[in-house]
Amino acid sequence: MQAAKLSAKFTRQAFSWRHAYNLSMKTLVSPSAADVGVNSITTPGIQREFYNCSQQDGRDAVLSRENKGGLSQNLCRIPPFVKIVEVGPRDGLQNEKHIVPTAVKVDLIKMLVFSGLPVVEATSFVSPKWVPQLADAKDVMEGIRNVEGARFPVLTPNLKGFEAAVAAGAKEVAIFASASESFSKSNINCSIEESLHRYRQVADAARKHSLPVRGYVSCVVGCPIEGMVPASNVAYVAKELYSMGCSEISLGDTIGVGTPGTVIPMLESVINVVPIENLAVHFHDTYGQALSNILVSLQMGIGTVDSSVSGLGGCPYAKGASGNVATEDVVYMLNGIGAKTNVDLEKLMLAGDFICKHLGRPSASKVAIALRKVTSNANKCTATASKL
Ligand SMILES: CC(C)(COP(=O)([O-])OP(=O)([O-])OC[C@H]1O[C@@H](n2cnc3c(N)ncnc32)[C@H](O)[C@@H]1OP(=O)([O-])[O-])[C@@H](O)C(=O)NCCC(=O)NCCSC(=O)C[C@@](C)(O)CC(=O)[O-]
Repeated sequence: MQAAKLSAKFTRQAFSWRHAYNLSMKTLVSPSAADVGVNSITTPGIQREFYNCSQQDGRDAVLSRENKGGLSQNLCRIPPFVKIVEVGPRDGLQNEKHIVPTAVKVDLIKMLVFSGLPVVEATSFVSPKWVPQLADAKDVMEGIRNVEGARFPVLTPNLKGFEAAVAAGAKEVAIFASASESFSKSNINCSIEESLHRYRQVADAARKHSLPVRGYVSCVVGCPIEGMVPASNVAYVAKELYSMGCSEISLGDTIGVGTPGTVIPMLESVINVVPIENLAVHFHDTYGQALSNILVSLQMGIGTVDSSVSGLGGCPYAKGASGNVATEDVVYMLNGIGAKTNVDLEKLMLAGDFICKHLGRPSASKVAIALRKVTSNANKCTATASKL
């Protein structure tokens, strides 16, 4: 009798955990948005319906019918599909002290692709003396040669790197300039103008091979050496990269010091010289500002966001800078505001678990930590209940 009462109590408790779990996982994706591929874990949020609203730049956007005039106005410019560029295997790992085996990098990339990420920056063809962690770039490319379903850009700092990347099978490259003179010197050992000269050569070579080129501008709001970086410097470098043929320009807050107060004027300045559809944002989360900065960028109409699984990362030439914003956190927020990504959060979290286990440290993703707690509590209750 006593046992039966206890069993009923635990079953009720397990039910309420599961209930809480289900509630917290409740999807907000409306039937009209279901064709994006339903995520097995989604973000709690308001039920919304999607339709286009006309915008100055003519792009589609989402609008919440029932919240028209309120919340909807704030979401109106957010593109209905946000492309996530996963930079974990490159930006995330480049600063790791202990060399991560090539096989682990390759498995990580495969798991990231499996989660639905459309672009995974795979590695860098830089000097192994400068970045020893990525000295196995050629082997990583070999390991993912037959992987389909995503694009795999690689960083190339000069023609030597470009040629090595092409020989290794790269179909897309990225060049990386800086808006800060001092950072340019410490990161790639040359001035901004010298770097632009080198990158023009890379862009010309890429054009001959019909390969798309992504351009990075780092230190877009602050530099670890110079402090504040003027928005006009960022606009200048972004425009140069765009005019040499970069199809996408990613604006990097390398040390994660930006807030919407500095990011908005910087973006306004760049949008004046580069079309918004060619821009991406790349925020490190050193001061916990990345998600707010991403949200304001989306509200301005930017549709491409860089992030790193489990918030891995940091630049070897920007001491103290922490990792990129965690991809899990970005996906959770985008699910919450009804923007499509095609990324399955649960599969993404498995990739995060995999690399964190290998690195021997916990995830820096708040979402991954929270969701793992919820599932482990639910599992504990279910296990206890089933024993009774
Ligand atoms: C640019 C260089 C190469 C100049 O480095 P350097 O020493 O000035 O170059 P060098 O031309 O004098 O060559 C020196 C040696 O490097 C070799 N070398 C030269 N080029 C290559 C190459 N491509 N691949 C392999 N080896 C290369 C070259 O062959 C030579 O070898 P040695 O004769 O001494 O044996 C170097 O400074 C470098 O590799 N820097 C890369 C640093 C890096 O990867 N930093 C992290 C990138 S993250 C970032 O920039 C920010 C971003 C993108 O994530 C966005 C954000 O967060 O904001």
